[in-house]
Amino acid sequence: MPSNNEAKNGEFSFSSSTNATSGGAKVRQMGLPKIQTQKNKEELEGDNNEVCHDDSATPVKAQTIDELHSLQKKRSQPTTPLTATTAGGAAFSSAISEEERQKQQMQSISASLASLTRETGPKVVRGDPAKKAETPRVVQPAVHHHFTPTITTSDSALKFTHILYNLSPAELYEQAIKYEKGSYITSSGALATLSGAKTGRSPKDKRVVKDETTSNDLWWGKGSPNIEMDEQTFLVNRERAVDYLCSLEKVFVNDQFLNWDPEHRIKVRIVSARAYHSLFMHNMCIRPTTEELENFGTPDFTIYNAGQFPCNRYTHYMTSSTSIDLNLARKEMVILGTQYAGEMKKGLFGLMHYLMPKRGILSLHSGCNMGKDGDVALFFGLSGTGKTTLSTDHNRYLIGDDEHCWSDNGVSNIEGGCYAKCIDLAREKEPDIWNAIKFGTVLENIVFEEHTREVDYTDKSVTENTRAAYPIEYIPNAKIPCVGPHPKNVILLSCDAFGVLPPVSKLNLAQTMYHFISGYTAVVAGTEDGIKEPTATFSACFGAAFIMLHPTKYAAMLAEKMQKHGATAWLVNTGWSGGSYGKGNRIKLAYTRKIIDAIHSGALLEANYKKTEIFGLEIPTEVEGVPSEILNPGNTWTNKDAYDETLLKLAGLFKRNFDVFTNYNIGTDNALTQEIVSAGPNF
Ligand SMILES: Nc1ncnc2c1ncn2[C@@H]1O[C@H](COP(=O)(O)OP(=O)(O)O)[C@@H](O)[C@H]1O
Ligand SMILES: C=C(OP(=O)(O)O)C(=O)O
Ligand SMILES: [Ca+2]
Ligand SMILES: [Mn+2]
Repeated sequence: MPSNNEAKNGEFSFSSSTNATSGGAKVRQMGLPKIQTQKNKEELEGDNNEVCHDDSATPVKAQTIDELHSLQKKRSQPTTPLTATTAGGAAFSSAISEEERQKQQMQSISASLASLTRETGPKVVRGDPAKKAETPRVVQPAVHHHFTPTITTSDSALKFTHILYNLSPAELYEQAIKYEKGSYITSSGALATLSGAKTGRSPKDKRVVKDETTSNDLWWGKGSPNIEMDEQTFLVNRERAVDYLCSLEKVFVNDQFLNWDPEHRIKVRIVSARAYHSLFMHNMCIRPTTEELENFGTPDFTIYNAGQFPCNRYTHYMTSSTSIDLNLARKEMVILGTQYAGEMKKGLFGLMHYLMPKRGILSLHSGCNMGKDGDVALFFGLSGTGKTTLSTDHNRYLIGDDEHCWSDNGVSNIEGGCYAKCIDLAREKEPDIWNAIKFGTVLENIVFEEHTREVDYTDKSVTENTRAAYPIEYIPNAKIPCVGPHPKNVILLSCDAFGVLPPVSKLNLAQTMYHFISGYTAVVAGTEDGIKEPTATFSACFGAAFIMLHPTKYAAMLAEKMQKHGATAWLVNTGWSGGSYGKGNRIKLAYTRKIIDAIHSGALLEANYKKTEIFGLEIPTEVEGVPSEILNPGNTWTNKDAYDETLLKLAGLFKRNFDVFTNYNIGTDNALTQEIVSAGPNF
């Protein structure tokens, strides 16, 4: 059907449009229709499908291109009034101007970046150095030492360091894409990044400053994750990191919080060189509101992430070019020689494992969710055992996937985001995680199709440890604020690649402590050819890499809290069934979810139980939605002798591992210690 215009003037013709760039007069000569710039009233009302006009909108309010571009961005407004009528907040006794507040903020950052051997912090200036149009307002560095220098003694003091302070995800995307090789936008909108040579944590490169306080407080020696360094060496590495960061044109600074429990909130500052690191921490820590940021004041703890720069192996205590150094007295952490972002997240977790128990609060390497009726479950487990996957449950509120506190008030998440494994991620199996991988999410070390930017989650070319870091509110049923009442169920996850632990068993308190202290999991080391044998890992408190005190301290607190609040514990094997790795298969995620459902609903408390040999575990005879024959692992092996042999082998590994703990008392009660030791395998 012809348009009204065509019907009315009948002048439309393809052949006459040959000289499209000609002026109006010539066009008219050639018989083209007059361009109508104004429609009459009837046309406006009766007509919805005419040929398009390019001048239907009012013209832009700009005389030049620059002016037009200047209209694009609106300046962010501070939330607190600039005038003297209201106090700015707790940090300041009287009201200050916005300008003064920003100056104080930059001075605080300059002080954070101060060299300890030279007189002052660097000259800092807020904003992107690429934006030359904006005249920088340089903040004079804060003076730390008792003398005021009259001459500049180093070249580094002559240059500016631009501070990119708490940028938004969109700004960080732009920074990453412009300046960081390996940054791409994937088809779902997530930011693909590469973490460099290190694609996982480096626990052997962790160092903790041993001083008068920490030598008594912390767990040192065999089995401990805390490898000592002295104060002087820490300062050497700190200087190396600070000098590296200040040598750059710009650094990213994030001021954020840890712990959703307002009484025990910790203020952290993260100084880093990469937009990737800044966005990762933006997602993983708790994001302050504009008002909270204005009143942030001095951080309780600072991370210096100079991960692109190595440590110096001639430095005392250094055994590689990577060093992750914690100084509890200075409230600082230094990262050299690794860009793996998980190092920052788990470094802060270590800090919380020190600070919280001092306040009588138990820090937990666990996921946590809550049912509609307010029943809370904890999911303990080592990496890859299912904390993130199983705490992300469409029928429950997510409190957090990895790090929590259990205080007298209940549970609280330490973080503001989740860090999910992506290998073999499938939309059907894990829809909530799949959908969280969108704009704002950091996708580490994944592989994507060059043209479509579709991620291939099965591809392990870079690493098997591919990851997504997203803010917790990307999960639709996240519980915000991320706090909940005392846990009803405590689930210990173990991925048993030997295939001999039952899919689920109910634990008494002594068994709970035994398995909590053991912290067993067994996975297959890699995917390289030839590796068929699973290796057992025992990691005290299901997170030995992060604990700061002796494991029995945490275990005693867990026992006390579980008893006081009547929580029930369960051991859930998310690993193999029907044989070890290579022979059997991994237990279907759908079955594990059914088991977890039965724990949450209380149905499993009502089930009939049988006791297993050797480990003495209580296993249910039936779980709704799970084939009964798999509940007793012995049934699933075709070769019974092989099963018995493997079971004994694992029991032996448990026994050997527990030996080091038998000399410690758990709590004040030796009776409990004895009970715990005998709650292990008997053979
Ligand atoms: N039966 C199962 N239970 C839990 N996870 C499973 C199961 N089978 C396979 N998986 C996979 O194992 C991985 C568990 O990883 P994740 O939940 O990130 O562990 P964590 O958070 O404890 O490090 C996920 O990739 C998940 O899809
Ligand atoms: C971030 C980590 O934790 P998890 O694997 O437990 O999610 C890690 O171990 O590097
Ligand atoms: Ca028309
Ligand atoms: Mn996890």
